[in-house]
Amino acid sequence: SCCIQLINPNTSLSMTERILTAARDVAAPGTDIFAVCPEEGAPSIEGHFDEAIAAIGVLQRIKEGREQGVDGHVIACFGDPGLLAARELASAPVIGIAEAAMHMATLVATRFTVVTTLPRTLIIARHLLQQYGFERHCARLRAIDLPVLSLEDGSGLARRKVREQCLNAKREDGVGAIVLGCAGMADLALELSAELEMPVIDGVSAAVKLIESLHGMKLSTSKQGDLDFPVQKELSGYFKGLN
Ligand SMILES: NC(=O)NC1=NC(=O)NC1=O
Repeated sequence: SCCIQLINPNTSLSMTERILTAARDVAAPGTDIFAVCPEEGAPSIEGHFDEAIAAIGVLQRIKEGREQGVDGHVIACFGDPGLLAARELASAPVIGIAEAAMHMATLVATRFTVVTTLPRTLIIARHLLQQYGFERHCARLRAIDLPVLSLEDGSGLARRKVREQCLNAKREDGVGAIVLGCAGMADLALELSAELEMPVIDGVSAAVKLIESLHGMKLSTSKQGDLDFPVQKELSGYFKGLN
């Protein structure tokens, strides 16, 4: 069996619940998944400032998960905030939903488009493409120009905008796959894949399956080199809990 800690780096409980549901829908029978989010922080993550804030909450949850002995951690925000810091702290594998979705897209298509939320977050996806080495594979970055929490407001507007951008991508971008660039879009992947008749990939599902694969291969985060546990030092004040 495999126990996965799903971390929603923002503090919106409704998003945490929806992300957990999407994860459980694809989990293998022997996989247990539970979801957490930071006690304090940003209700949504929409830029460099939000990401810096969110990373601290991610690290606190990673430490707790390690102490609980989880078999893997998912950082369920498209910016993969705190990913490498989390890998230093963790023993088990840590997978971000952006890297997971991008990897899966390269396995089923030669080019993909990313559809994310606010235009100002496009640079964050671009930085990740560079960091992960996927720039050549990504033909286009698109945004629905709505805030992250518009995916939570029940109006259906965000869903319609995601569908619109996916249709544009299919028609214009010459891509074989689409990556959904927000954890809050996780529940849209299956219906859009069916309607568009092409892979529309959600990072939450992709990350869960990658953790299961790593677990099955008995692979954990390497402690050889730069992802070794952090250098021991006295952390003060607010960060005491991270010692
Ligand atoms: N590009 C994004 O929308 N990233 C995200 N912000 C959040 O709060 N959750 C995400 O997945």
